[in-house]
Amino acid sequence: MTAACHRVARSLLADPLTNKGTAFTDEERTANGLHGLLPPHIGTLESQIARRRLALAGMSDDFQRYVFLRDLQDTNEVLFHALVQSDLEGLLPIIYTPTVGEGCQRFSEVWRKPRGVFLSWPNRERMADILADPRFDRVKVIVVSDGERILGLGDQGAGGMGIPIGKLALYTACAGINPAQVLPILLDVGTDNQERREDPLYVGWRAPRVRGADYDAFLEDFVSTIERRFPGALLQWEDFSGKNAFDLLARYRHRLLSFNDDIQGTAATAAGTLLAAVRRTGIPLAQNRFVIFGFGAAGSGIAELLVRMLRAEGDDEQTARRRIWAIDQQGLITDALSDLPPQQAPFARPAAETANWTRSNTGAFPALYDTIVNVQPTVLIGTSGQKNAFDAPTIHRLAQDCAMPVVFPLSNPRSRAEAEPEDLIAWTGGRGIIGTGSPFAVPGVAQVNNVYVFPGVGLGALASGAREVTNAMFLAAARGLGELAPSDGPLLPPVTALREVAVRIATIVAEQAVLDGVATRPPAALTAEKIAGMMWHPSYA
Ligand SMILES: O=C([O-])CC(=O)C(=O)O
Ligand SMILES: [Mg+2]
Repeated sequence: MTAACHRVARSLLADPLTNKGTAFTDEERTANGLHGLLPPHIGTLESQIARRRLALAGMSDDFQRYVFLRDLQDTNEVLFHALVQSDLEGLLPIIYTPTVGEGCQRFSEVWRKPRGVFLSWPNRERMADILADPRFDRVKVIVVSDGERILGLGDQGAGGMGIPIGKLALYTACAGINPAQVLPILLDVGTDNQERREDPLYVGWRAPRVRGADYDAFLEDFVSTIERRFPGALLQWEDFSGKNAFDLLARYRHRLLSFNDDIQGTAATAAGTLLAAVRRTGIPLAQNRFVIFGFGAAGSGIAELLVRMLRAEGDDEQTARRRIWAIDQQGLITDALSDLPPQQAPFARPAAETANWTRSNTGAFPALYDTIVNVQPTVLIGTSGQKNAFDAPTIHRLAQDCAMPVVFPLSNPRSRAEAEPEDLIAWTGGRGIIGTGSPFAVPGVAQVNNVYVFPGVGLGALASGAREVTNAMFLAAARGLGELAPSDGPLLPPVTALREVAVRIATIVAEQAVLDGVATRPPAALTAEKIAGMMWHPSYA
């Protein structure tokens, strides 16, 4: 064997996209000089899965399993995805919410191998060079974060990379996007998390966050580089802080095929699940009163999509908005508040409305409990990141005035959930219709997480060759999801059905792209069969 042959052998094993480990066949070992680098037994994908499952079963906690699975992903991607596929329900909570949250918090502690790219402020002149790597020639889906609002865990700096990696693992697991075509990106513009910055192990750039005009210029450079390097690729903005999330979406949604998962993906998931919930309660959508607690990216995204749905049911704009009570840090959002951000202002209630309210708190603006007492909502959604904000008195009061209250504590991970589902069931006397953002193994409770929407939206946008992702495409996704709801039990199909969910959503989204005039492929190419046929499956064939 020549030195070059030895190098090829090494690189085949070192590249997680080509490595098959013990499953390299005898012929492949001979042709590529792999004999001896591997033990002599020739394994199969099935035997490899069995070995890894045994190792997972022997571990005592999910964080260990997370680290193990991340290492497997960086070693052999076919095996990683075959293993995930073999137990989506068991492994999703490890590679994704909630364990991925700890994966971001402890990212530096467990950092081992590079995956994706870090575009940092000190390297800003090198952005195009970094992305020019021919390894990225096939990239079709990018998930990017700047790590500032990781789930409900706040600023994690470079550790936020765990989220793009996790979301893209789900693009493959649920939407069948080839792992060779995905690229996680972390924009490292510093971190305002002092604990991270002072951690001697921290792998990110140790500086306060770059903000203002410098941040905007950096993002503009990033977007222009992406436009040139990956024309037609889909970009998902993920876990940016509220204001940046809205600004970036507005600035770039018509320039790049892109969407914001926390605003639009979460909205479509929550709104779709609400459609299923109101079928159960028998109260038509436009006769509900919605309280949304926590009015950042997710909360206001849900509210906007709800308004679209209510308008489709005949409400005028004003009437639709008045069915929603938005609560943020200061309390109920009313027009007595000055300088409301643009996503909140349209939901400000007239301050006069609360003048005669029964109040137990003395703050300037009614808090959640008083809003429940006076509004008597039928739907309560939590997107606040505030653990236990839905406490017993609040939920008892909600259930006192409503036969079947719909309660969605959506904040992630579990350590940030507004309530535990068991408690909600008890406090509503079993009458509540419950959905959570993180998975809980509680019978009857749906996981209302954007994983039900973003893989399908992405697949549909790519399949149709869409030029942009329109609001109508998300509305269609929400309706499609609502129609997939089982007639009893949890409000959403089980996690084990996520691949079928993604195909269905993708088909609906692609149809809507055609209707909106943004598709570049003909409708005949966009049937469910054709879209399912595009999906990658983990196998060594
Ligand atoms: O990642 C998740 O589980 C849902 C999500 O986008 C978030 O909470 O930011
Ligand atoms: Mg997110």
